[in-house]
Amino acid sequence: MSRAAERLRTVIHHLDGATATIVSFRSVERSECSRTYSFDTGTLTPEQRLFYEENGFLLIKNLVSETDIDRFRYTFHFYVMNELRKTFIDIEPPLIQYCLGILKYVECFTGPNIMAMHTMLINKPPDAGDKTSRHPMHQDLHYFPFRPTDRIVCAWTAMERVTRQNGCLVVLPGTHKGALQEHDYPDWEGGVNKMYHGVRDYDPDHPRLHVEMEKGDTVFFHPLLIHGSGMNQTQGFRKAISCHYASGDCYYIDVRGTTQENIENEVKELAQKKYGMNEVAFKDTWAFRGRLVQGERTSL
Ligand SMILES: O=C(O)CCC(=O)C(=O)O
Ligand SMILES: [Fe+2]
Repeated sequence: MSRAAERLRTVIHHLDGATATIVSFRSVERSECSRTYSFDTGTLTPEQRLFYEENGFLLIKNLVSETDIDRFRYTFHFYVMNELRKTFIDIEPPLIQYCLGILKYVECFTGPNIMAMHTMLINKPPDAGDKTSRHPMHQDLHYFPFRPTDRIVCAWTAMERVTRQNGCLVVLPGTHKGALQEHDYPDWEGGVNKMYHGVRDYDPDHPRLHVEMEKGDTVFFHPLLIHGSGMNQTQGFRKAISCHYASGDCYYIDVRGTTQENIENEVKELAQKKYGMNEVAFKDTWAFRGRLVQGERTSL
């Protein structure tokens, strides 16, 4: 074990024994209390925690089995078919088994009360040449009217090999330590998908990492981490499953008058157009979707 990791282990041990809130490792060295991004639950090694604290993401190789991924793919296919035919509507989202399977890791970021707020199967299409398969660089927190930020985490699992060629995730390590930035539609020539807002200004010289992954590998990342994904230059659909989790102890905030107001308006408009729901509050669109997956739903 490296010296840094050894020191970190001692620090974590000391802190977990002494206080309920863990103190940031860097701050510990400066002996002041501030932010931490993870908990010691015995699942992550000190090195893994240190990596997340410093970089805002953590890759766990081979976390979801091949059999499970194939099952999710199959279930999802049937769910879509049934939805289309309207013969059968399942009350549970078909990907709930995915959300439930990785909680041991999620808990390291959210704490013991866990809500699955948003689950997606992301089916990135082959690019037709207009580069619209790109996902602009963004912070997921832009979409969330709940806090605290550090008790929210995204899990993103590759359902097949994901490379630069088919549009893997691109992250700017360490940007989780910054603030939520203003987001809007990028002015790309070929256009951009609905709701795909991007960060207006980020440092173009910030180091970028292309996160290439094998089937079943899972990356956990902080909602302030600036990330996006490249063009899919292959003929197949690039598939990934993701879930955004938040602590059940998180609370809703009013985003009026903040940079998140533009997404709030867009979501409300969509709810009105698609479901005829008038005056639905932004937070209700989340409260309705969120599902308790562990512990207690105390406030979210
Ligand atoms: O899968 C991707 O290409 C990026 C997904 C993403 O960042 C998101 O849905 O927030
Ligand atoms: Fe994202």
